[in-house]
Amino acid sequence: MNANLESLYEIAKKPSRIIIGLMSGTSLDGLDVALCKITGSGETTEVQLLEFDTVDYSEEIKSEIRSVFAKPTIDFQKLVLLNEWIGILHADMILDCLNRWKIPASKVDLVASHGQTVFHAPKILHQLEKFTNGTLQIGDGDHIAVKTGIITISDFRQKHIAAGGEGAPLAVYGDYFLFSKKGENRIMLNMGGIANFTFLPSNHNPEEVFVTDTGTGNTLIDAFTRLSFPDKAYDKDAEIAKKGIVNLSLLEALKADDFFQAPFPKTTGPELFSIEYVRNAQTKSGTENISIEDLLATLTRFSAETIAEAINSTISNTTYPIESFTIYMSGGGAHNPLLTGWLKELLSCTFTNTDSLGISGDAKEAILFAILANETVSGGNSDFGSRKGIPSVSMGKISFPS
Ligand SMILES: Nc1ncnc2c1ncn2[C@@H]1O[C@H](COP(=O)(O)OP(=O)(O)OP(=O)(O)O)[C@@H](O)[C@H]1O
Ligand SMILES: CC(=O)N[C@H]1[C@@H]2OC[C@@H](O2)[C@@H](O)[C@@H]1O[C@H](C)C(=O)O
Repeated sequence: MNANLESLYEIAKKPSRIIIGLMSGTSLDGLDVALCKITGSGETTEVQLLEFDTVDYSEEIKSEIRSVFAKPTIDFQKLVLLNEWIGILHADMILDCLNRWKIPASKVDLVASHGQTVFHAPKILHQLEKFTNGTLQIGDGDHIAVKTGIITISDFRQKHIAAGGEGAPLAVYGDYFLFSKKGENRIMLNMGGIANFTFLPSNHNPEEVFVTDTGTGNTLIDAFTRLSFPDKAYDKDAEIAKKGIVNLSLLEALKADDFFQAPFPKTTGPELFSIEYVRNAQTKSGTENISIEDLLATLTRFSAETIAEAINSTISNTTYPIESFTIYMSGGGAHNPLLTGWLKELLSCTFTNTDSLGISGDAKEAILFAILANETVSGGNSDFGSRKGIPSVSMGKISFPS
């Protein structure tokens, strides 16, 4: 047997594995690196987060990614070169983290790499009859495997599409394995660049679990903060938005897009929720000249209302009362007091953070990819039924170091 396959076989047989989960999301703030000890698989999965770090992206990295990010027309050579460059960068970031944590690479069984999404094109966005859903994550796993010497599993979203999904949200798998609890109605709400939630009903039935994106989370707030304040990456603690007043005409125009009429589950990205999207809504509502404070207040309210409406409409299609749900928030938006304050007004549920379940909300998505890699090598037996958007498949491609 090939020696690489032999070591993978040994890793698959272990009762627990050390897996580094990597996530770099749509906010382009940095690479989340989660060193996890994972025991069991599927519903018996237990995760211990041994170390976690967000390695900030330098302005150079951000600007290179932005040169191709979410743009329908780009320099093709740049995309090809970035695929290698990001793989190598991520490998270096892993090695730096391991060095700081004083953990030799030989102690790590697997790297689980999400890569950098550069374009997400579900059919609802591209609307081209003959093409299926599409998504592209770059930062090739072979570079990570060769540079770190650790078997790397990457490119998780393609199998999801091949099995009928949109390539996202994948959070549902980790959310079900870790957080579904008999007797408690839970919503796991992640507010990153894009917001999504997983519905985990109290009967713990995998066939009733549900997941969807809701629309923009922080992506528009970040984009307009950067436009007016080039030295600020985001509206920290909503300091700017808090000084503004929500513009109701603009809010109505922002909410008028077909995306919000499309049935659940659905996915989206900054390809739709862009500066141009907001400019169009401003033109339609005659609000081109509002202040940046009012604009950010309105964009924050837009996120809050669309998240709340998606959750309310999902729950109202079930027999569970809304008051019986606890919402566990995660992602950067959970740190935005204006956004979370409005959500609490709009949804009559109990609110807390995933940290209260022992999983840091900032690390949750990186942990998710470690869980998916764990499933690839030693799980894959969970059945989510035949509903749209949660295919019961293993995901990821395996790269060997040699
Ligand atoms: N203190 C804070 N106040 C306001 N917003 C914050 C705060 N901290 C983080 N954020 C927001 O969270 C964002 C980062 O969130 P996160 O890292 O969850 O996004 P992501 O993982 O890149 O996105 P996605 O989940 O869509 O891929 C920042 O860009 C900012 O908008
Ligand atoms: C294509 C893509 O990268 N989508 C991300 C993005 O960020 C949040 C939301 O949009 C979610 O659908 C997804 O990531 C998480 C990790 C997911 O798949 O669950």
